[in-house]
Amino acid sequence: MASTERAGNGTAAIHISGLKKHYGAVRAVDGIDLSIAPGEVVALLGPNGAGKSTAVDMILGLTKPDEGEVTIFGKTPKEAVSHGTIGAMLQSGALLDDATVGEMVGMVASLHRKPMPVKEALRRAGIADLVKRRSTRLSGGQKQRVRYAVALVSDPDLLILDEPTAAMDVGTRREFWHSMQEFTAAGRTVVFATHYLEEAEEFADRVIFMKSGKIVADGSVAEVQALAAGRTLHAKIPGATKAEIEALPAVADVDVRHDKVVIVSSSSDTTLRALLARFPNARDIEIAGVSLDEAFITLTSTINKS
Ligand SMILES: Nc1ncnc2c1ncn2[C@@H]1O[C@H](COP(=O)(O)OP(=O)(O)OP(=O)(O)O)[C@@H](O)[C@H]1O
Repeated sequence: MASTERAGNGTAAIHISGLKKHYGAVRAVDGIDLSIAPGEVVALLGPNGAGKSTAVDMILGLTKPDEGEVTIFGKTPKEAVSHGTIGAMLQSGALLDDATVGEMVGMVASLHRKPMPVKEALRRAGIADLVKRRSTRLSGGQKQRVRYAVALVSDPDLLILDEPTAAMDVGTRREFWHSMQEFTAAGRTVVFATHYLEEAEEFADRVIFMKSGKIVADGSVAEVQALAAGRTLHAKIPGATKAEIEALPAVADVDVRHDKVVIVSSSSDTTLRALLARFPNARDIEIAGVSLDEAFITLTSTINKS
């Protein structure tokens, strides 16, 4: 059944307004506004320390915001967790040493009113054959899949995954995403933090880039690529100084190494025209179409400057 039917039409799966969490001088999350519709598959991207895990912890009600509010299908995070509306797979999720995989997933299922059958959760997580294995004897990737089964077993409308494939090998990673597609095909909502941009490119409807506690880009993969496209100009300009390049219009950031210049521009056409007028000796000019990888670098370096 689609999540819109399961959790009510018209209500955002996640609604966040004015969210802040500071640790002393560190602005881990520094004013986030966001709405995620039921059925969206959203990748949360950003460099180390961008604030992704802190945001995820507040969405799950594990960390109390300094300011702002999070609602999950109109409920508080704590209500959503206790109703089984939200399932989470965290990097730090502890497993019980003495319990078998089947016992652990069964225990979590027993806490919920309408769980998915344990067998079904194990099958979806690709660990049906590990049902009797104790957690001390699981590999890192297998532990991740147990955490995934635990997240699934409440049959949630919304799954939150913090770097879900971090310990998985290539084959396991593929199986994991296959299972995730089975989950999202039913119209459920998924938010996953990742450092693998190709996963975002392949599986997300929408990508959200965080940097220094703020959202710096939010849109479809194509929109984010378009946003960054043409913003990076590479050229060889003998004798040009950084200050001269910075004075050109629409320039957000400049890197000069010998005669090689890399310019981050908010309007590459404008910058290029001015650059050619000012430096007729510029050569090897390139404005490449960007991959999500390059968009990531461009977007985060743009913010470095501001
Ligand atoms: N409990 C805490 N106490 C103090 N500082 C914290 C705490 N939790 C997070 N931080 C700081 O807040 C910032 C954001 O951290 P966070 O873990 O949310 O980033 P992240 O985007 O998830 O990073 P990564 O990709 O490395 O997992 C970092 O500078 C981090 O050191």
